Amino acid sequence: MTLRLALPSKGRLMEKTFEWFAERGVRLERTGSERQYAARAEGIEGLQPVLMSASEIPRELAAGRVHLGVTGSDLVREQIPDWERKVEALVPMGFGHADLVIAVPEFWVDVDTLDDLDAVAAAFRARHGHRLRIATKYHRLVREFLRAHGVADYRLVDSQGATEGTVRHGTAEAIADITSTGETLRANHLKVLSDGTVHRSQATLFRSRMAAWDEAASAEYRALCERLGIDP
Ligand SMILES: Nc1ncnc2c1ncn2[C@@H]1O[C@H](COP(=O)(O)OP(=O)(O)OP(=O)(O)O)[C@@H](O)[C@H]1O
Ligand SMILES: O=P(O)(O)OC[C@H]1O[C@H](OP(=O)(O)OP(=O)(O)O)[C@H](O)[C@@H]1O
Repeated sequence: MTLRLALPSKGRLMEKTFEWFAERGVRLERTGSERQYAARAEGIEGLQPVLMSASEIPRELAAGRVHLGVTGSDLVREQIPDWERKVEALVPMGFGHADLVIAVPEFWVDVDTLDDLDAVAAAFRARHGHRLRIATKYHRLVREFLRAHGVADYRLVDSQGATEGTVRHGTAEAIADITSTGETLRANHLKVLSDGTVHRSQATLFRSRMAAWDEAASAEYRALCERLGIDP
């Protein structure tokens, strides 16, 4: 087994990933108990699936400890500085869709765009003596996005979950988080800025540029690409 393929270890992301490979003739199968996170692949010689948390897969790809990995494109961009030097996005897989967005309270009726947010942020600082707080776990992506759009007068506060609740709880004025159905935003009376989409994420098959691409791994990779219909 030389070609290591990291796969999400649970939930819909795992199920959809297994389906995606099965539709292309690569049958992935869990082995052992559900909690052993072991798997094997049928149909491709030398392919070793490795089950792990989707949020740990970018790190493994960047370190070259796996050759290939399936995870959200948001997580790779957030976690790997200058990600395209370390990994290559081979194919968007068509599931796991989620948008990373900037959202503000619905009752901010005059705030619909990033320019409006910038104006509010400046006024907020003048009035309160501290900067407007945006809660998120996507620090890198949000900082880059706001810098590119000229919004500067804010402070990020870290939120690793239940981010939409921070506004209600008074620990932030705005948030940046992923949304899929929009239900969580609505339930918390938040609205997305019209130009506030930072990234449209989906599950993607990535190739590590850092892994050991010896002859055996390269040959197995080419065989896998042929099976999956990907240009290697
Ligand atoms: N509605 C959603 N809620 C959360 N994540 C979603 C949603 N839709 C798509 N995703 C994507 O799923 C990925 C995160 O998956 P998941 O939460 O299973 O990973 P994880 O944080 O590693 O899980 P855990 O650490 O609990 O094992 C991200 O790329 C995210 O964009
Ligand atoms: O637009 P929606 O369909 O409502 O989905 C978006 C929500 O789903 C995710 O949370 P998750 O349940 O993964 O928990 P988290 O708060 O720990 O991130 C995300 O952080 C949003 O809160």
